[in-house]
Amino acid sequence: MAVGVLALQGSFNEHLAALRRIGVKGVEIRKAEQLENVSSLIIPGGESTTMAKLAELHNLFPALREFVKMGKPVWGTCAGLIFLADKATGQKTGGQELVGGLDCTVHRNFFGSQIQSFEAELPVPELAATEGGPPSFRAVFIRAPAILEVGPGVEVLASVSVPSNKNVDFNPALQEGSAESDTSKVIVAVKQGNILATAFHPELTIDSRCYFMKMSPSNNEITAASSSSSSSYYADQESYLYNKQPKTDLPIYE
Ligand SMILES: NC(=O)CC[C@H](N)C(=O)O
Repeated sequence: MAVGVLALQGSFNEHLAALRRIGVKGVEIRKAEQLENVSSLIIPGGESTTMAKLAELHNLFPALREFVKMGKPVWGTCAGLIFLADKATGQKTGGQELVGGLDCTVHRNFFGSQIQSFEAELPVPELAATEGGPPSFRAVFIRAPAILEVGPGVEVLASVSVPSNKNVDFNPALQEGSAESDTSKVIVAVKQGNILATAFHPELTIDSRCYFMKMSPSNNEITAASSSSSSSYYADQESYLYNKQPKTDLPIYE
């Protein structure tokens, strides 16, 4: 089955193009019933408040939550990470609806405004171990969120170093580290069962390894709970957004 890409706002076209590059069929998702035709889902980056308003307008939240609970692989990038988080801070007045399912707290605009967007060479050991290629990943952060806290079932895949005196007002974790060094680590990629979430935008670089990341529903509390129910989709097996190895003759970087 095809990979669904939530196509309400943001970088859904870029994800569809990235899927085409690796020979995977992507399908735009704008209505709840379209989720029935896909086996996995990407929630793209963009502007999470706007995206949430559109999702509300199209009554998509119940179907998105059900999709996550069924244990089907879901990958949130940037605003998509915010959507999947159980808790978000730095929201606009009145907050915004979240899909949830990922046991973490995110800060919506952790790294600052649009002009503080940046790129970083990010070590992601699991990518190199499972997919080969370089040990680091060229990560594009655009008015990016960061993960402030994770629950016990969440696996941290990547962190980025930031100056200790940056953002101390809203990230207590950074204050703790500042006495020992000038930089602290902030979490920017995690995995919890069937959920993968990255604060950066892998659809904007040619390195396609994130699209093949293995997810393990058996580690997920939600999936463990649902594995005894009839709605369980991937009960005890490994799952992938798309289970196909990248072609080795393709260059990893442009
Ligand atoms: N590139 C992005 O997806 C940015 C997300 C943005 N910080 C938000 O609140 O939605």
